[in-house]
Amino acid sequence: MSADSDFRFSEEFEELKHVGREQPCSAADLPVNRPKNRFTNILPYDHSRYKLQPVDDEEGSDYINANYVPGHNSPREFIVTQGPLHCTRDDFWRMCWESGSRAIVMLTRCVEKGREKCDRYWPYDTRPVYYGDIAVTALNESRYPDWTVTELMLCRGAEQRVLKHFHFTTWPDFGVPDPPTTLARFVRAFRERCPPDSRPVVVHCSAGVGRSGTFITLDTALQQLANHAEFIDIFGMVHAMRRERVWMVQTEQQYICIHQCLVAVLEGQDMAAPP
Ligand SMILES: CCc1ccc(NS(=O)(=O)O)cc1
Repeated sequence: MSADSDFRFSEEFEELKHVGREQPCSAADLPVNRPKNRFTNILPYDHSRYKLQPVDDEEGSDYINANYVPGHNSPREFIVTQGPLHCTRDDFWRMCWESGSRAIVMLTRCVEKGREKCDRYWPYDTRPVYYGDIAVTALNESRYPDWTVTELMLCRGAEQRVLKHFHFTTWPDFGVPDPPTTLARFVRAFRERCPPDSRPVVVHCSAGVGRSGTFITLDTALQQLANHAEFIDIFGMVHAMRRERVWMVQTEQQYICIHQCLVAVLEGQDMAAPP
């Protein structure tokens, strides 16, 4: 695939260019919802969008820029969304609560190269913070060189839930982790703490397409590998994801990175001590 300056990778990635693009995004385009979109060109398809429980007859109250996306374990394993805006972070927490999500995977920093990529939507310390009617409290935090895991307690009325926050902190926007095996190690660390079950996982970066799609594809592929699949169809996975959300795995380098991670895992490089 990588021969002749990645010719086959380029050819295969190009075939994905138009997948899903004919599908409508009418809810996202409503005037009341336009301010809820971080990017005007990254809008959720109507057919797979996550719908919040409507609030009274408030127009647009069911809207958030998020889509269900398939994984290895179910057709709606992930809810993929943009990095919350300040004006949508209450909606974000409502989505996490109403969907019964048990984890959030965050693949961007809040600020990168001086630009805001995501609101700081969770508490800075252990004091509870209200987002709408949901109180979020950080119970404990584990920091590693390339990611941080935080246990969060969510309270809504008399009900309490614990949700894990996995924050990958060294993935440059539009780029790939360096070395790629860092991503494979993060996926392994995530799955060790979050084995598959019926509840969805919320995944976001800044736009919720490039880094999020790359993470999900690798997670899916590594589970197939662990189940001794004879053939791993990365093209097919990205094709299926792009039917649900636009530009999932945004760049050719991210597409190649997925393959590099798989080769590294097959060669046992992801288990070696980090450099
Ligand atoms: C131009 C909109 C846009 C911004 C950022 C990204 N990268 S990301 O999806 O990995 O956050 C993808 C698209």
